[in-house]
Amino acid sequence: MAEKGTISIHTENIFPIIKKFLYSDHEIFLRELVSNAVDATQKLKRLSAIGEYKGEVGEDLKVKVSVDKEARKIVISDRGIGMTAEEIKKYINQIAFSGATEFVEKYKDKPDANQIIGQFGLGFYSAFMVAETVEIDTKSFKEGTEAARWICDGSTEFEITASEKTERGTDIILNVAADSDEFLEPSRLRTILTKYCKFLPVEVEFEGEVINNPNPIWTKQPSELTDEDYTKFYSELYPFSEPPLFWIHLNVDYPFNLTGILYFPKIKNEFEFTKNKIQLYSKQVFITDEVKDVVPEFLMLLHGVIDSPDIPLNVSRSFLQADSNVKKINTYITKKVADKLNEIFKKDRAGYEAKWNDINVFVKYGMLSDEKFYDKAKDFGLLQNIDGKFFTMEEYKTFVQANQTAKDGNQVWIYATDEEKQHAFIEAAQNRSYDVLKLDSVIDSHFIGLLEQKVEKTTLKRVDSETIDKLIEKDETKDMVLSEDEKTKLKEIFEKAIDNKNMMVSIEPLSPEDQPVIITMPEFMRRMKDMAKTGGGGMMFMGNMPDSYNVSVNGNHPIIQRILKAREESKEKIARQAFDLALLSQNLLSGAALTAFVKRSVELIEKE
Ligand SMILES: Nc1ncnc2c1ncn2[C@@H]1O[C@H](COP(=O)(O)OP(=O)(O)OP(=O)(O)O)[C@@H](O)[C@H]1O
Repeated sequence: MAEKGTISIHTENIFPIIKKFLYSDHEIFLRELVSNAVDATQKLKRLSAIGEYKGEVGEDLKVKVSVDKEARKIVISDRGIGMTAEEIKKYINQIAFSGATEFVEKYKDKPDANQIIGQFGLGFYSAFMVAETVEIDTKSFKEGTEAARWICDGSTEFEITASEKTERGTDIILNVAADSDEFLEPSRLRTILTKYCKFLPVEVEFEGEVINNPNPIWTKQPSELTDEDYTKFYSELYPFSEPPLFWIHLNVDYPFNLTGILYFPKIKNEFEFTKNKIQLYSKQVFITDEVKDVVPEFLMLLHGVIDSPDIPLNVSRSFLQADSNVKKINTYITKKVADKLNEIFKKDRAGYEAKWNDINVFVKYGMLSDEKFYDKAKDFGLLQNIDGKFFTMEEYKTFVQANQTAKDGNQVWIYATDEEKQHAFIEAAQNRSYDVLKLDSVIDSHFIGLLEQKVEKTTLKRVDSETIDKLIEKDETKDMVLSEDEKTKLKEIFEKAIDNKNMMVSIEPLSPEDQPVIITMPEFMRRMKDMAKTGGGGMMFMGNMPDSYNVSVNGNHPIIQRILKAREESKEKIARQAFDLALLSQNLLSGAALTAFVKRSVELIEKE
């Protein structure tokens, strides 16, 4: 007895609309159909466990996917609860199709429809994205019910007939449409299956092979797992990657449901940073690896999986950000990550320090971008000096208190960004027993600003931003052997020799052991220029300003007396030579100036 009918929906033409909307994401049909099959299988297992289903469950509960290229068919079969004809009418004709209608009604006028689509599980209806006609051949687990066959071409017309099917379960048969040939390729189907179904909770078989791991470790209790289980799972997620540094097993059921494992990666190169991403699952079905709004931005540097049925997947981005569950998840994950780092730091400081190189970007990024994370991380965020010693911020304050407090009572923390280039300055600082921090990564330029903001009465200065006496101004007066007249004269000589308006000459009472000329770029100026380079802080105009330097001439250096006493025509020459040497020591001498310097040097040697 065949029955024909009309599906009760208002929009006659939802099919073309959905097909158009879902264009880029056609492949999700397989995820939807396989997860329906898995759901039906799990329901059967549950009914059997609680005694509502008394029949044989059978050994083989696998979901099977097969493709017949010649016949242009894809079949998804399960041994789950199946459906009666009445249930097909209820669940497929009414529910599945009305869901699709609602979707179209809601989103057809929205400009960001394409974005929404990717996150929207269209369920059974998505089969029509790739199939001309879809058949359901199904037999319910309920005793005494008849098998039924439903066929539909995606329009609102359908047909139900009796079926010959004798075994419990459902076959979904897709007659693949002419424009969807790609899905008849087994390799394409396999790729889709491994992407979305890799951790589905029921075995899924394709070409005689089970393609999934139905019991991924995030569904287990941490107490059941060894370190090896975690590292093995990591390489299952990201084959050929370096083993992770450590991990956090997430497990909450109130006020939202979430499980997962977050790994701190050991990154070999930038490429891996962006290639391996956190994967988002909902009940073991892969949803996306675009987790942007679900985890705080700084945590996107981590790897792993998050599984939560409570993350709304069928809503737009802006809604997701405002969603209270998502906010709670964000807060929870941030807290867990901070607690874990703190725990490792407390338990095994040496081990933590050894990993600092790999995790410092992550921790600093977190401190910069998340106030709550900062509050926790201030106790385990580390500073490293150029001797390789580590300090917490609090420890460092104590460490430099005696020697690096300026006369205004503020501490000066001195840092180097390039040990090679700033070598002469570092040496000068160390001669004063000043400590020099190593802050040389890209994120450090931002981190320095944060430290100044957060650590009270402290400024940070790059080791080459002032002459050593001015770096930390103390209450000491330095004597100068020169008279006022001599100073004026000397300044003139140097200004003429240098002949550059962006070099600010001053005569300073440095120690006779210091260099005769020292070139520095003031901290403020350099930071502004750095900021302009990275395009931040509205400082673009600074980028166009010429570099301007302070030239400190050491009035107490023996060579100064030589300049003052030299014949008129030699004065400028010696001054220029001393200035060039200072440029040279900072790698600032090049081109014509370098050629002139070499020539002059040769002449000077010849004279000796
Ligand atoms: N293989 C199957 N075996 C038994 N029932 C099924 C099967 N596939 C679908 N159904 C029934 O049809 C209903 C509609 O399926 P559909 O995929 O459209 O929506 P859903 O699974 O409820 O939700 P979602 O939109 O998250 O996929 C299901 O709830 C289920 O009752």
